[in-house]
Amino acid sequence: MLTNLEHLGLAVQDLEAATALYTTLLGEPPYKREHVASEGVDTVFFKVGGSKIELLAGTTPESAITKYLAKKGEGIHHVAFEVADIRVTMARLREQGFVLLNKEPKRGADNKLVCFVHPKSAAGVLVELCQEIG
Ligand SMILES: CC[C@@H](C(=O)O)C(=O)SCCNC(=O)CCNC(=O)[C@H](O)C(C)(C)COP(=O)(O)OP(=O)(O)OC[C@H]1O[C@@H](n2cnc3c(N)ncnc32)[C@H](O)[C@@H]1OP(=O)(O)O
Ligand SMILES: [Co+2]
Repeated sequence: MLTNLEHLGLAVQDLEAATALYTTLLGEPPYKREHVASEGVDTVFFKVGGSKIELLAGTTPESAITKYLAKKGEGIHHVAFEVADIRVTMARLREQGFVLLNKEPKRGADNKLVCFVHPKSAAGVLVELCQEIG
């Protein structure tokens, strides 16, 4: 089951400028910054109630964020849902016809195991599943 809107991922060109902007907008500074080498991204996280905003800037030409920014520009890149058991959820979604972009869960940011669902099988939205690493 998907239990919570874990975060919205926003693709940004200039991470420092976007961090300053969102600090002003949300009225609170970020609680975390993290480089995720496997995704070629730098991230900045803000808490918003029970959910989060994840700012993402690409750090390599191959990064999904770098490619997205080049094609579509800044904006909402993905919607992430918390799940209790990512492997069970992946098996259920696969069986129901969703196209998963990862065979196995992989390490994401902020102490999570993650898996992505292709936007073409989710009404044009890139969906991320997240399970807290215990
Ligand atoms: C920091 C870790 C982690 C976390 O813990 O939170 C993250 O959030 S990492 C975030 C970055 N990583 C990823 O996004 C990994 C998953 N993404 C991918 O594997 C790829 O980006 C993709 C979704 C498979 C697309 O790659 P590709 O097929 O090479 O790109 P195209 O540009 O050719 O796109 C094909 C098609 O899909 C549409 N598209 C692409 N990205 C998105 C998107 N974010 N939202 C909605 N639609 C998207 C794109 O427009 C193309 O459509 P058509 O032009 O109609 O064919
Ligand atoms: Co994310």
